[in-house]
Amino acid sequence: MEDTLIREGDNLDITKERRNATFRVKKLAAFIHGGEEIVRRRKEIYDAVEREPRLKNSVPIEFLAREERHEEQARRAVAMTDVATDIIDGSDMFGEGIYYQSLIMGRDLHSLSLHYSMVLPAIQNQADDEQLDEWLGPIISRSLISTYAQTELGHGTNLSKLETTATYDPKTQEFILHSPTITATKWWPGALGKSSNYAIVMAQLYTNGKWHGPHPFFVQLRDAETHMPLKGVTVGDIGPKLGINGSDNGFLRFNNFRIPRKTMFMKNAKVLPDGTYVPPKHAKLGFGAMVFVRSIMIKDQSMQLGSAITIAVRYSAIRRQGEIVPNSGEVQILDYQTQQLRLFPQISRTLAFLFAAYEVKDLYLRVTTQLQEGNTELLPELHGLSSGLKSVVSWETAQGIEQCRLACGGHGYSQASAFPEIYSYAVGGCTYEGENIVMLLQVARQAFLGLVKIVSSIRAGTAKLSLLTSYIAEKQPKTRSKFTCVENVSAEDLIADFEYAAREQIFYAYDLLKKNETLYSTPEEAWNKTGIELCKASRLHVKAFLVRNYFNYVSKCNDSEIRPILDQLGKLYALDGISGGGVWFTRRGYYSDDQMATVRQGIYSLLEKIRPNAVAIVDAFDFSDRELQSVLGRRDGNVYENLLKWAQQNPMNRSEISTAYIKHLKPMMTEGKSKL
Ligand SMILES: CCCCCCCCCC/C=C\C/C=C/C(=O)SCCNC(=O)CCNC(=O)[C@H](O)C(C)(C)COP(=O)(O)OP(=O)(O)OC[C@H]1O[C@@H](n2cnc3c(N)ncnc32)[C@H](O)[C@@H]1OP(=O)(O)O
Ligand SMILES: Cc1cc2nc3c(=O)[nH]c(=O)nc-3n(C[C@H](O)[C@H](O)[C@H](O)COP(=O)(O)OP(=O)(O)OC[C@H]3O[C@@H](n4cnc5c(N)ncnc54)[C@H](O)[C@@H]3O)c2cc1C
Repeated sequence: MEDTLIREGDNLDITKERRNATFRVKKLAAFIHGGEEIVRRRKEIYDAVEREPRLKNSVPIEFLAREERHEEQARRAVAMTDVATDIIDGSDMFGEGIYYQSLIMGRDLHSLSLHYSMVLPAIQNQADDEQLDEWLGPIISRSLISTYAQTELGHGTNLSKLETTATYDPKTQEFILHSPTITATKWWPGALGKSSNYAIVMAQLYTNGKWHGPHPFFVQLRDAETHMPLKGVTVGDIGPKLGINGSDNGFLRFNNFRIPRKTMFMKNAKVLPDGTYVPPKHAKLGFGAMVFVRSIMIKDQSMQLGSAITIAVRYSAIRRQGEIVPNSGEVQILDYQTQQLRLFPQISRTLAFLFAAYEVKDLYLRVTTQLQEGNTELLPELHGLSSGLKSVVSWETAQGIEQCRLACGGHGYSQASAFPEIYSYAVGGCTYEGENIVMLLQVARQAFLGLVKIVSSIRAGTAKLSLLTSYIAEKQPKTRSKFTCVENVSAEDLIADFEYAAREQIFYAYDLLKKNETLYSTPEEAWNKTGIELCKASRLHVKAFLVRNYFNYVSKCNDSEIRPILDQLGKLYALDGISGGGVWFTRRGYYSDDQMATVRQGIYSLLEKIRPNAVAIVDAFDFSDRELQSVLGRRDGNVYENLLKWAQQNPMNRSEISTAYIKHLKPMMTEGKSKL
């Protein structure tokens, strides 16, 4: 990162914002990204990408039609991976990998997305030694392209009802893959339609007449030379989507397609040559690739919200509209209190999500090490943390991006703002890797909390709780929240407030479930009738984690220049949550009406404090113009002249007269004239 982001020729308003900041951007950037060394590496990676001619993004992706976009993204993906080893440390998918990819691919998936984000980790963690030897080389050398084919037309969430079958034939030592119905057709896998010639296929395993549930297989789909689908395989693209249109998400059907025995991943579960089934140590080890993406996507989501808020804050600093004091000149829209309330909480959220991403990364790495030693103890905790964060973070990210777009008025609606690309890419995260509501129910069912299970043991005083869940066992305070005013409130008090709300809801949902179990004939019906309250409990639990984790992370900062900024943003995050959470915090009079009014006053005072530093804070996210791809969010703030330039490079403006005019409008007008 450079010493200063101010340059000659920049918009004067944005320059003034940068000059008036009370801290050095470099310092905050270092804290946010985990140290000066990481910021320096980001710059090194950025420079290397900029220097590499094959990584030049000359075509503005938003003007391309679907097939052109798919082709351009394939070109970029190949170039990106051609030179990757010269630029990044490939072992760091959580950090350098995400950053490097975002510089080149923008907000899109591509022909190699699933190859790297799901197949590679699945092979590393689920293949036995022999399979690892055979598959890892071609994956890394890219002599094959692969994807993860699990979801079907009829079933995505409920994996136990997938219809694709893999039936073992001991005579030939092969599995027969088959799609018995239309709804068994694999549907959605990224890069399946046209790019991949291999896929991890999830299929119901049958051996010696017995069913053993869904298992992963590594299956060749297309000929290595001609790229034609193999006999027994039908495959194609599912068509345009809300976003990620560089990716050829596909469909796939099998017609009694035979594959060798050793195509089944055999590190965990095994099928011996005679068809004997050897179960895995933990039934869900085969779901590891999903857990990996749920873990890495938290950082990706926070970076999407971070880009949106960077664009919106910078634009709000250069956009002048309306007067606050009559006849004193139009103000920067960032001066409106309402604009600040729309935007500044998104800055806090970005940080809270990013700091949570660091935590889930640590847990993921610990679990991976444990699993290599055959220990599955922490797996449920990781499943819970990654599922819960995935749901809350992707939902609030999507809402936050939309707020940023709306806050930019008409220009926010243009593709020039980048909001449509950011939103349509990020919101996919609410659905893929487990629909958000379903994942919240997982948190409630088991997860790292095991919320429902542990309530009874907590009440009996026998619960064995992890660090993440121990607060649930604490007694609810009989008194009110300690909140008196924003100046005096401590991190501990704010954490206590969120834990109060979560605990209250967890016990409430538990009691309702127990009551429903007496009213309905099966536990499953009772569970369904408690679903809404269970999801609320999970959400509050995750929010309590986010607040606690934010303040824990920030407590490592002793720098008097940036600590006040981090504290203000943390308080805003918490108070905005309390104010928006209403009923969860006022139950049993925990927060009084007066306290709630003081919370709101506290928010207003924080908005005022953050206002002079807002541009510098988003500068510290360290996004380059290359990453933002937004005319509104340009570092230099020269928005208007560049909006005009952007519109002029629109292919529709290449000729003065459009084919639409020639083919349709002109004949209509000519006919109209003849009727006069
Ligand atoms: C380098 C660049 C990075 C860029 C950033 C990221 C970009 C991402 C790129 C890729 C983008 C998109 C790709 C998308 C891919 C996909 O979407 S793949 C398909 C994903 N599909 C799903 O997620 C399906 C969701 N469904 C499920 O996970 C399960 O079916 C569900 C958990 C809902 C239920 O499973 P059941 O088998 O029915 O289990 P259940 O009976 O409910 O529970 C049994 C038991 O097992 C526990 N459990 C469940 N899952 C796991 C797990 N994964 N790990 C550990 N434990 C698990 C569950 O909690 C229960 O425990 P209990 O003790 O019995 O209560
Ligand atoms: C952009 C994108 C990329 C994807 N990439 C891949 C890929 O690479 N590979 C792959 O295999 N798949 C992929 N998918 C598929 C994705 O994983 C599934 O769409 C997702 O898991 C949700 O499943 P579904 O579509 O069956 O939704 P459904 O399960 O049908 O959900 C529909 C509604 O029903 C509700 N619902 C379902 N079950 C329950 C329940 N038990 N309790 C309460 N409510 C419930 C949901 O909450 C939701 O509101 C992708 C999807 C998208 C959008």
